[in-house]
Amino acid sequence: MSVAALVPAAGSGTRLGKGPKAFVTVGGKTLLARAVEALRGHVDEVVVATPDGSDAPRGARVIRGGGTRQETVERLLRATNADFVLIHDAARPFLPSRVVHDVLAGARVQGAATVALPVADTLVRGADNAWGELVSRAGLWAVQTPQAFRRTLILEAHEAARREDFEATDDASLVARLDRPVRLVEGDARLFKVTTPSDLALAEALAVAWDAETSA
Ligand SMILES: Nc1ccn([C@@H]2O[C@H](COP(=O)(O)OP(=O)(O)OP(=O)(O)O)[C@@H](O)[C@H]2O)c(=O)n1
Ligand SMILES: C[C@](O)(CO)[C@H](O)COP(=O)(O)O
Repeated sequence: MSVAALVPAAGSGTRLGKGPKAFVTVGGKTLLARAVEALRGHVDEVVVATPDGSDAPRGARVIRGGGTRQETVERLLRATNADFVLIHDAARPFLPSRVVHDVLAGARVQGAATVALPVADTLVRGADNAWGELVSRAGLWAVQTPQAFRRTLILEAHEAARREDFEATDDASLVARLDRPVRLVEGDARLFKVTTPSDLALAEALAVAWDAETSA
């Protein structure tokens, strides 16, 4: 069974404010290069989508991304014929090998799987910096990437969403809305998404330990 890693890296990084986020560096490497490095040894091919379809990291094919993450992912899905795909945000640079293995295993069994972490914080729905209502965290998970799928299934889900003008912030929810099962696989706190300047500071700190551990 062939596997392709698909890396959406075409975002503009508005919330970070440093230009195209995939090319921001942490510990001397771009977020994109780190994500591709973590994937390369586990899959048959790596396809990356960047804003203008250039700047392919070593060992990856590159295409032009779309105006939304969902459009970018659908373009990536059409750029491979692999049996299974693993979709991973370039904005999540610290990807443990155990996670890649487990999410692919989940997809092989169930057809669709995503990493997620049980919510550990108290949750509140608020507005204008005012406490609104407490939201029970029981049974709630924070969804991360990678997400893995049988390619035909996730392509069917994206095509249905496009036909129905439905937009999601991830890919597994597009499968779930078709009433198809999605396996939740234990994620990792180090898989946080670099979104705001404080995330970048955290990533710079983690990169020191991460690079020491992975190069040992
Ligand atoms: N049109 C888009 C938008 C996002 N992404 C990718 O999807 C991932 C998650 O998106 P996000 O963290 O929101 O990145 P940005 O869209 O760049 O951030 P922002 O929303 O702050 O602009 C990132 O790896 C980003 O590069 C993409 O490939 N194509
Ligand atoms: C796909 C994702 O990383 C799962 O948590 C998240 O939904 C991406 O959201 P973003 O707003 O596009 O960063």
